[in-house]
Amino acid sequence: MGQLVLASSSPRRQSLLKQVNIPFILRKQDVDESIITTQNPTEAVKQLAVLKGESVSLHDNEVILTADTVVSFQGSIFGKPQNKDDAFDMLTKLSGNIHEVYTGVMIRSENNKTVFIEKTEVEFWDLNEQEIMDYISTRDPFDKAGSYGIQSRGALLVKRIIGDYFNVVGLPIGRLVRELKKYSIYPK
Ligand SMILES: Cc1cn([C@H]2C[C@H](O)[C@@H](COP(=O)(O)OP(=O)(O)OP(=O)(O)O)O2)c(=O)[nH]c1=O
Repeated sequence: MGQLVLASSSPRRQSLLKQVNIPFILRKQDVDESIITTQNPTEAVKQLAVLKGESVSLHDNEVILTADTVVSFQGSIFGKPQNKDDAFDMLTKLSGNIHEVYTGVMIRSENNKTVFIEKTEVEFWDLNEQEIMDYISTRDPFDKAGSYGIQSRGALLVKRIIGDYFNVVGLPIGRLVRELKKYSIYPK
């Protein structure tokens, strides 16, 4: 059985693997995400997952896992907000509308490579200025694509979703575990 290496600093990705009892170790990865210029969300998350995956060293018997999540709304990609104004702008645009969350995943071993994406549609309630300001003041938006966390206080913004909830949180865990079986990695 291979050793799974999660090359991610996202606490959500770590806790999703723990939730389903997949053993893993962590390795640091720090790519400059701004070098991706495509506005196509499928391409962007694939390229970023691959960039992250190829930036870490791979030792014997290891399987590297990396991922990238973005929000896509009317042809624009929303990553993490730079500041309060940026978060306010994103949340105002998402208010009352449907957007898509894309996560790209890369799995890599010495002899094999898998890249896939998963898409989830999310509809937001109509939000007034005060609600958006109150949410920003919790600081929940700042380390998250699209400026919200569906798994935390951002749950209050969400009216409906179509697709995998866990994909929005940062890893489409059901599909991922199916893919990991091809690398002889299984839940304990
Ligand atoms: C939309 C949404 C995103 N997110 C998070 C998931 C990702 O951690 C983050 C998007 O940033 P990413 O660049 O995908 O990931 P990261 O920088 O946190 O971690 P790393 O690159 O080291 O793997 O947004 C939520 O936690 N909840 C949500 O509802």
